[in-house]
Amino acid sequence: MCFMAPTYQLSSVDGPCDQWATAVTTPRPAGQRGSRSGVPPLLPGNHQRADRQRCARNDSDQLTTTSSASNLLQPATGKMGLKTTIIGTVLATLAANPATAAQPRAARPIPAPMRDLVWGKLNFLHTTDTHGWHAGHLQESQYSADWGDYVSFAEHMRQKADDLGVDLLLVDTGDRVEGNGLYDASSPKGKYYYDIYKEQDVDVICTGNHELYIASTADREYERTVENFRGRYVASNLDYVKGDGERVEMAQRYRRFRTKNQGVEVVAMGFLFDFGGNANNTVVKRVGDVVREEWFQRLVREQEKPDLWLVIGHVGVQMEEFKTVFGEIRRWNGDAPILFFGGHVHVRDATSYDERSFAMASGRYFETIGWMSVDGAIKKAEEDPKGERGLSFHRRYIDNNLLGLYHHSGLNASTFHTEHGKNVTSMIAKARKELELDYTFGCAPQDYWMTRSPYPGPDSIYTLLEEEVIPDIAVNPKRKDVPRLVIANTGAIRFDIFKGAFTRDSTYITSPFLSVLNYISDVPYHAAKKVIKLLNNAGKIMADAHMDNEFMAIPEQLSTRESIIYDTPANPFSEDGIQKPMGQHGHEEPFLVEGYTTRDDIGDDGDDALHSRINFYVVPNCIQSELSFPEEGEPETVDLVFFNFIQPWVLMALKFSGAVYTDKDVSLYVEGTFTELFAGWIEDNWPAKC
Ligand SMILES: O=c1ccn([C@@H]2O[C@H](COP(=O)(O)O)[C@@H](O)[C@H]2O)c(=O)[nH]1
Repeated sequence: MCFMAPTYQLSSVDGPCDQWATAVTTPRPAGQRGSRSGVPPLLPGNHQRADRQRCARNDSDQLTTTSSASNLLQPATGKMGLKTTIIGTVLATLAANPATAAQPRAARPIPAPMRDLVWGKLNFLHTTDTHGWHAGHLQESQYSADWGDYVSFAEHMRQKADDLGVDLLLVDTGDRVEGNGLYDASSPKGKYYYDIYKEQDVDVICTGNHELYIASTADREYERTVENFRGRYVASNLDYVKGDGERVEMAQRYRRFRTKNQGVEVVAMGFLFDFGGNANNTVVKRVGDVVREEWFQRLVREQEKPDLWLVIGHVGVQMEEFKTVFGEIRRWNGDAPILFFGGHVHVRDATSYDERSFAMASGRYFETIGWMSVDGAIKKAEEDPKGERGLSFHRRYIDNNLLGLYHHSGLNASTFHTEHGKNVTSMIAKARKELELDYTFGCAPQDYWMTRSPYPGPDSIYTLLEEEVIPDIAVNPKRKDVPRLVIANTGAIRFDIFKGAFTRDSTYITSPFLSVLNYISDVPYHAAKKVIKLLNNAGKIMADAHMDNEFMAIPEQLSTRESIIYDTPANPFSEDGIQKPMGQHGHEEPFLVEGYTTRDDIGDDGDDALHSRINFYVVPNCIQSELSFPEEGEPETVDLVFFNFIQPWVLMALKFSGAVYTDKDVSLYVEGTFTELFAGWIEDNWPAKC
């Protein structure tokens, strides 16, 4: 085994970090307080700061690690062997210097036993569904590196590829926006994001559905990101409608290029799944139709074949859209390697459609940087050492934290951070400061989870909403005594709430959308009460009416349909005799941070860092609060209140219940977006004392 047992002291992990949190309280000017019925100050104002419990601060010395394995982390001096297949389990550890980049208030990474990257002739780094988290996860140590750190990492990995004479390509598969204050808190949205994002040298990039929900977002995608990555942005099934009505390709349909070091000829395409919720300034073509279009057929049948097909897409790797594209390319391209990079489903996943294809998806929220490598007979007519056309593929899900990035680049805190990377980190810090993303609305008294604890239950964010938040915010003063059913889709909530400071950033992290509460008045109760059941349990009936209920829930449930509950969320090191690399008996077992323990079609060795397991409890598509109901008996009629995002489903469910309504019957129930109302609720109910 290629590791040595470290001894380490993890004083930051369990103890509350309140003890070193600095609370700087600045009085807020009059008029900036939110109220239950009013709209709180989501735009920057004065702020309070406090660190979250359990977060480790960079400038403290709470986590010290001494390691006899530190020799493994010396800067890389030699070249990496191309044929390395051993997955070395080593322990990434803190170098002598504390982390020098990442965001100033980001949690410090905690050492974890690591699996190495396997390099091949062609290597890829992949991001997807970053949703504005380019500052990294300030409260979660294992995902706390930022976009600037990724810039440094990519620069080193490209250098390594050059040294080895192999190639490295960067890909991004969309949903870069919506979901974090860095994107959502500015006016206009993305004021800082576009310039930060473009600092990464991405080779192939495409669009996600979140770039298209709102017309102005799609405009900015076309004007900024497509422009910033012109020649590298591919939009195989997407058109853009300009202000004057002219319909054009969002970007080129495909990209044909040769790799820098080996001259591998690549044809790259970029797809979006069959999405129907886009604003009317874009046109998403169904993938099944596009593969029959003349340009696609000409490309896949062309005499002059590329060496390799690279299909990126905002598409889950198990979704039909990718299988359709694969089938059509393979039909005309006998044994060409076909690689897929997907997203949308927010999970780590990998599969292969045949022995010369490979597909991976790299999670969500910039928690993961995906790594894929291909080795063997990539070029046309090339043969492997056995005289065959063999290919091998590897995938790795890199936890996005500095220790991992140091480890995989073979560098350390002193040698890792490039000037360019540090500048990007500074750009992010400046933007966060200008947006006052650390302004504290209140202090969460406990953690509230989306899927880590059961719904209903005391730790469920959905129970919090159903029982406490919605009853307070879903109030129309003129109709407050009218019985009402309030329905929220669970997909409207995007992230957990952690105990401690709930900041301006947290408001967008939890709920980035511009969702408002709409209603239909005086709906017969016998029909209204059936709606929640149809939304949650009648997937088939609704799907037959072309309303896919799954799209109201969180995207993770597109692939994880059953709860995954471990007897005891376990530390794999204490489980079996095989995985005890630290336990040269007599040594301490390592502390494992909770995190991804991925099992995909390839196996269960994809994650780079070993974690202890986390439960996943499936949640319903929608939750419902019953408010102002009579003490006894049932009301004749109710106001049916719902998030505007689910209006089409609600109208369809009402129709199935025998009550036909149209968009014309729907009005706004309460002023303000849900995000604003929720932030106001927090100000009123969770005093900012942390
Ligand atoms: O206004 C909105 C937009 C989206 N949602 C929810 O998000 C998912 C889609 O998320 P992805 O990140 O694209 O996978 C959608 O299915 C809804 O559940 C929303 O609630 N409101």
